Parts: sequence; C-alpha cells; structure tokens
Amino acid sequence: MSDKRSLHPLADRTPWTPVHAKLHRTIRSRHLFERNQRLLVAVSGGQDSLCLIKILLDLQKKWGWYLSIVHCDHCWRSDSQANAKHVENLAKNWGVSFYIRTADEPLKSEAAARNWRYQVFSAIAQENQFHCIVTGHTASDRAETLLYNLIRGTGADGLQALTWQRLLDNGIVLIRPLLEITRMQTGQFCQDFQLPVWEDSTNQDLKFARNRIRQNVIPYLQENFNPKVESVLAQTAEILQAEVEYLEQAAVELRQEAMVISPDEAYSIKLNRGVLQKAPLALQRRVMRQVLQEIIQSASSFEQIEKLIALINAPNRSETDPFPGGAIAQVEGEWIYFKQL
Ligand SMILES: Nc1ncnc2c1ncn2[C@@H]1O[C@H](COP(=O)(O)OP(=O)(O)OP(=O)(O)O)[C@@H](O)[C@H]1O
Repeated sequence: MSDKRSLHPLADRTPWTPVHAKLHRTIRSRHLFERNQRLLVAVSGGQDSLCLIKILLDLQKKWGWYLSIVHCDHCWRSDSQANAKHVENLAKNWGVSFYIRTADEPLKSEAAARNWRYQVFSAIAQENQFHCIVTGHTASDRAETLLYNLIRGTGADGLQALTWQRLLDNGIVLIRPLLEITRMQTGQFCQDFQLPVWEDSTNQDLKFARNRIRQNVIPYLQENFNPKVESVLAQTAEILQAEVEYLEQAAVELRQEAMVISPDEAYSIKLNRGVLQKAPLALQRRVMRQVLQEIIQSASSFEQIEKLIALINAPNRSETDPFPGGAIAQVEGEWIYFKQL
C-alpha cells in the first residue's frame, strides 16, 4: 500500500489517496455532480472502472449520492459470463444495487458493442430515474483517442477526444470524471486497495487498432519523445474542446446570418455570399459543414466542404458536382443555392 495515503474526514475513515483528492477536486471544480443525485456507474471490471466506483463509494456519504452499478455482457469472450458474475459479486459486497444486460447474440464489432452498451446504459438510467451515467474513461483513453483520430484524419472536432460530459438523446448526462487520471494511476490505485481487477484478454489483441496504439505507439512515444505524452495529449484534447465549442457557436451565429430558408421556393436553402466573404475561413468551413450535414444527412468530407468554399468567391453560375443524394450548390449573384437535381 502506498505511504501517501492518510485518513480524511470526507472519505469517512477510508484511506484518502492523491487520486481521491484529485477526483474530488475535479468533481467540484467542474461541477460534474450535484449532491443527492442518483448515479449509474458503468463497471466493466477493469482497473479504470473499479478505481472509479471505489472512489465514488468513498465519497458517497458526503455527497448524499445513490450509486448503482451497470454491467454489459457482450458475450464475445469465453469468460464474459464469469466477468459479469465477478462484477455482480463486487456490487453485492459493497451493498450496491446491480443491473446486468446480456447481448442476445455475440456483437460483431467493437463499434456495435459500444452502440448497444450505450443504449443499455441509457435505457436503464431512464427507467430507474438516474441523473447521470458515469464511465471510467481516463486521460490515457483520451490521449489514445486523440492520436487515433489524428491518424485517421479528422478536424479539430475529432481531436477534442472524449469530453467530460455528453448529453444523451433522452436528456440523461454521460459523465467521465477520470479524464485527468492516467491508466498508470488507476492501476496503482487498484493495487494499493487490492481491488480484484478482471483482466480483459481482448485488451492484448493487436488486431484492434486501439490496442496497437496503447501497446506499441504510446510506449514508443513515451520512451523516445516525452514520458508524459499521455497527459500532454489529454491536455491538448482539453484545450481543443473549449476551442471547438467556441468556434462551433460562432459558426451557428454566422450561419443564421447568412442562410435563408424558404420552403416554398424550388431552392429551399440559400447562403448569402457577401456575409460569408467577410468571415474567416475557419468559420466559413464550419458553416458549410453544418449546411451540408443537413442536406446530405451524414458527415461530409473535406473535399465536399472545399467545393462549397470555392463557391463563395466563384463567378456567377458556378456549381458543384452532385453531393450524395443528388443535391448540387450553384452560384446566382449574391447567393449560393442548394438545389435538388
Ligand atoms: N462491459 C461493460 N459494462 C459496463 N461498463 C463498461 C463495459 N465496457 C466498458 N464500460 C465502461 O466504459 C468505460 C470505457 O471502457 P473502454 O475503454 O473499454 O470502452 P471504449 O469502447 O474504448 O470507450 P467508449 O465506450 O467511449 O468508446 C469503462 O471504464 C466503463 O466505465
């Protein structure tokens, strides 16, 4: 056990570690939770979510929270049932109510598993009046997501990588309180408190891109470039998050100024070129992306946005190729019209 711990009145006779202190500071300074809330904590059984639930349990009395645990059995590992039972036993020992859902059939991909998992969390939270769903994502997850998105090709929006809070469709908030704590710290914490971590064998499988980043890329960067690479990447994500929020809001305002919607006309959406010409390129691109998203109903590519940007200063009658779904954009004097072919 680390000698840094001491007793702290907040933790009600539980040893108080620097990780407790950091999380407690984060919760207060970022206003992540309020007193007396009902929190549904997603526990996989891995070191991050065990560290999370242990600290929340230690702080529970002081904050007056009602805590429950949810676990999803994706059925894609031979030990997934044993994993679920393990988490259930922990919940029982801690006297915490436990929700489990088992996939009807093994889910095909990581993405499918994640979608299903969030649907489950969301439905259970809604049915049982939880205010928030809490997950154990760490600074290390944030750094890996940022790197992964950077390599795949993404704008600043993809680099903000895992936000502290996300509002789900049904109005329930997803909260990630461990974003300033690294995996190394959660591992040490679990060792200190002898928390029985369930090792997920698929975490070692290098066929998953995320695992290659975690096992190969990050250690290489730590060794050859910066031992604190995880924390600095996580901080970059944090800075970008605020910048993206600011830019996106400015783009919404610019779009409102530039866009006219007239449902009765053949060209129902038009953008005023004069308004856009005065704006910086960063906002022009965001406006075009927002408009295109509405028109093609899916994420747009860099090339598609650049074609629209070119129209802001293009000669009269210039037009783009058709976008998916058949719409084109065409210049007519002061306006860019979006027209369905
Ligand atoms: N099977 C599970 N049951 C309950 N909670 C889970 C499960 N898997 C993951 N979680 C929750 O999600 C957090 C992140 O887990 P992990 O990093 O494995 O997921 P991810 O797929 O990379 O993240 P994301 O879900 O945001 O894409 C965990 O700390 C835990 O809170």
